[in-house]
Amino acid sequence: MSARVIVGAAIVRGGALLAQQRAYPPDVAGLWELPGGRVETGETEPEALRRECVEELGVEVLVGDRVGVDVPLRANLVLRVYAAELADPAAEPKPLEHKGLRWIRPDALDRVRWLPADLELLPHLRSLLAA
Ligand SMILES: Nc1nc2c([nH]c(=O)n2[C@H]2C[C@H](O)[C@@H](COP(=O)(O)OP(=O)(O)OP(=O)(O)O)O2)c(=O)[nH]1
Repeated sequence: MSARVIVGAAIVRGGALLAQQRAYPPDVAGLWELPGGRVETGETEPEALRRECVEELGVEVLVGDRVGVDVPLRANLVLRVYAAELADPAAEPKPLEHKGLRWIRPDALDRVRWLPADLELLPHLRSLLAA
């Protein structure tokens, strides 16, 4: 059976990456992740990312290429990240389901308290910001 996918959006604007801070559950509250979530039945991965970004951030995104490799989360579940940008660069994402948001510049990527799976993607996220 192929693994189920959590999609994450690496949204870049002006050389910075958008991250959001989890509010729950308690063991990961306060840690940072990329916008995204589960791919629902019948959705493509880009469709799932566009839906999640509207739900979580209140903005439309344009989904681009894959970033890095699949990161195993637990049995039959992987994190798969895609590059993205705001459809309207002037739009202001809002933390509708999270504690907070921040735009992270490359020199601060290492100082963020990321979820463990996201730490494995940092070299790829750094390359994306440098592109
Ligand atoms: N969206 C997102 N999820 C991530 C990242 N890194 C990471 O380990 N995850 C994990 C956290 C969760 O276990 C899972 C996301 O699934 P989800 O969005 O359906 O779950 P959730 O706990 O946020 O919400 P829910 O099940 O209550 O709807 O993937 C990331 O960068 N972005």
